[in-house]
Amino acid sequence: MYLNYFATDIFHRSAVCESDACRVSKTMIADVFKWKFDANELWSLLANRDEIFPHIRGRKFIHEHFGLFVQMTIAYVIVIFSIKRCMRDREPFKLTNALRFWNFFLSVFSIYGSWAMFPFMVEQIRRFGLYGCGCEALSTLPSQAEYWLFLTVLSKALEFVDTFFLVLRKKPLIFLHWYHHVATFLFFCVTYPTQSSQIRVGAIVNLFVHAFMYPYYFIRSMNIKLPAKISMAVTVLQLTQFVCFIYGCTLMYYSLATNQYTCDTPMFALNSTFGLSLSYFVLFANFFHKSYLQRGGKAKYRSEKKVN
Ligand SMILES: CC(C)(COP(=O)(O)OP(=O)(O)OC[C@H]1O[C@@H](n2cnc3c(N)ncnc32)[C@H](O)[C@@H]1OP(=O)(O)O)[C@@H](O)C(=O)NCCC(=O)NCCSC(=O)CC(=O)O
Repeated sequence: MYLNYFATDIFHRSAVCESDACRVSKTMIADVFKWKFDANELWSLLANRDEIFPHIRGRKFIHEHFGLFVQMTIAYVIVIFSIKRCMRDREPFKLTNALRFWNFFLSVFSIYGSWAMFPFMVEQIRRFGLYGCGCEALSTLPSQAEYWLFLTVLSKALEFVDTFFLVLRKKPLIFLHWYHHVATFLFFCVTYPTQSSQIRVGAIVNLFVHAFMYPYYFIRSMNIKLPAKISMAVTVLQLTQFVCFIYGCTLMYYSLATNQYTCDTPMFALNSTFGLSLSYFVLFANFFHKSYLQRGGKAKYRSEKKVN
């Protein structure tokens, strides 16, 4: 089993804690009070002028900036709720073109990223099978895919901008939205440095789902009415992704219970993938029920049904 330096480091930075969870928590808390941002390293990684993407450096960057990422997340939550409060007695901003540009940018990013990753995913599935691909693909991904993986992790911070549009335009800010943004970003910051196959597959699948979701939002921000079936299809795609993650984790728990666990995924990453996917599944299933089923579905989807 391959567990790289960063995962090992996470576990061994404390001499007092007995359990993995305790060690991880201690490390997290200590890093939050430090200020560290190596802009040169980030720029050098993003520009990636080398033929081979130095993915170990990428993982080291994410690992060593964990404190900064937590600070960013705390700031995000404080700022969005402060803006929401400030906007109570004000007119909403329109931000029409900015929102269109933003959704267009994320659509291109997700579609191009999925396109770039697709051949590597197919190759990995062909070589290792579905289970092996998400569990014990010991070879590293080709350089281009590793680069996209790094960008995907960073893009989870960029997605915070979605919420600024929501609160400035005085659109409803549902728990699912900001919880998902916070949890996904922190999850990838903690698990990406471990270089586990499962996390890799998760990031690629999520990028693929976003290749549908952001074009959907882009079309909506162009004021184009879409049939309710399209919204429903995007939600079903999101739900399917969570079902796949839960199923994958269940298989891994089974192999663990039967002493056949050969996965390169550390336990804390497996447990967080399972817990997070389960929580997303419950929240999205509830969203699906309330938006499309309960009392004939929400008015916005019902009226679109009539239009189309
Ligand atoms: C069909 C969905 C994709 C979207 O459902 P919604 O109810 O948000 O859809 P909607 O058509 O009513 O759009 C809501 C309003 O927000 C505007 N809007 C535009 N761009 C947006 C953006 N990037 N993020 C959030 N909202 C945005 C829309 O134009 C619309 O404004 P107006 O009212 O003016 O028309 C759904 O499956 C879903 O994800 N719902 C959860 C809400 C959410 O925040 N999802 C994104 C993060 S979750 C995620 O990313 C999951 C994953 O990782 O797979």
